[in-house]
Amino acid sequence: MIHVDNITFSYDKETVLDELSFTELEPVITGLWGRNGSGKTTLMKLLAGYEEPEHGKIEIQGKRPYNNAEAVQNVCYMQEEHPFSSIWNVHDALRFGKYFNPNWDQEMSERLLKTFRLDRKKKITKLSTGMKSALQFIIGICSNAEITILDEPVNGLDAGMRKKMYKVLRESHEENPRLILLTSHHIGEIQSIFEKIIVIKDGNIVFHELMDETREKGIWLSGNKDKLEEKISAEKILEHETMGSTMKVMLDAHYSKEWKEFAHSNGLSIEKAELQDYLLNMTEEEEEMSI
Ligand SMILES: Nc1ncnc2c1ncn2[C@@H]1O[C@H](COP(=O)(O)OP(=O)(O)OP(=O)(O)O)[C@@H](O)[C@H]1O
Repeated sequence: MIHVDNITFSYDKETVLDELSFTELEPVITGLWGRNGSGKTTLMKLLAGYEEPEHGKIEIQGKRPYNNAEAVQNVCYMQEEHPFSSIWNVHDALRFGKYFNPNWDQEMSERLLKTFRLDRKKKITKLSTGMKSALQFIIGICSNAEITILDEPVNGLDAGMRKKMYKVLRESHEENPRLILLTSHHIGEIQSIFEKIIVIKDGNIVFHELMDETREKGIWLSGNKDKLEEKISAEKILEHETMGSTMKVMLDAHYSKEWKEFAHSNGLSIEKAELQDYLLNMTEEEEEMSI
C-alpha cells in the first residue's frame, strides 16, 4: 500500500524529514504521533502528493503520488484546516467529497450530518472549529478511500463528539477495512482505536509497530536510590525523580513478568507508565533524559 524509502524534505534550508522510511501493507488504523513540529503534516502532504521529496521515493499502491492524479485517486487527505472555498456551505463540501471519491458513501454522509448535528445550509466560514473538524471527518470517512489520511480529526471537538467519532471510525473500518492514517494529540483516549502506531521525532521514525506492543512499554520502578541505580545501570532511563533516599525511574522496558519478578525480589515497586508519558519521554531531547 505505502512504501516510503529514505525520503528527505526541507522547507527553504530547514530539513524537516531526514532519510525517513517505512512501509505499511495492511489496511489498519494507524496513529501518527509526534511532538509539535516533528514533521507529521509534512509527511502526510508528501503521501498525498502535495509535495515532492528532495531525495528518496514514495509509492502509493506502486505509484509515485506527486502530481499524479491516477496514484492519488484512492487517497483522501483531509488537512487540519482544510482549505474549502469561502463561499461554500456544508452541502457544497459534501458534493466536493462525492465528486473526488469514487467509493463515496452517500447514505453514511447523510447519517453523520445528523450524528454531528451539522446544518447542510450553514456556510463553512461560519462553522466553529469543532464543527469544521466534524465536516472534514465526515468527508474523510465517507470517502471510503483505500488510503485515508486525517490530520487532527478531533481538533476542537468536545468529549462527547470525540467519543462518537471514535465509534464511527471503528465501525466504518470494521465494515470496510482500509488504511486510515491519523494524527491526534489526544493519544490517551484515541489509542484504543489504533492497531498500529508510527512515532516520529525530528523528521524521523522512532518506531512503527503494533499498538499492542506499544501499550506494554514503559515502566516506573521506585525504591532505594543506591539499590535502584546499581540494578538498572544498563537500562535506558526515560525519566527520573529523587526524593531523599528514594528514587523513581521510568525505563524503556516492557511491563513484563520478568520485570515484576525483578522488582519483587529487589524490594522495589513497579507500575505501568501512562502511554502519553512514555511517548513524551521517547521523543524528549537526549540531554534532558540522563540522570
Ligand atoms: N510551509 C512551511 N514553510 C516553512 N516551514 C514549514 C512549513 N510547514 C511546516 N514547516 C516547518 O516544518 C516543521 C514540521 O512541521 P509540520 O507541520 O510537518 O509538523 P507537525 O508534526 O505536523 O506539527 P504539529 O503537531 O504542530 O501540527 C516545523 O518546524 C515547521 O515550522
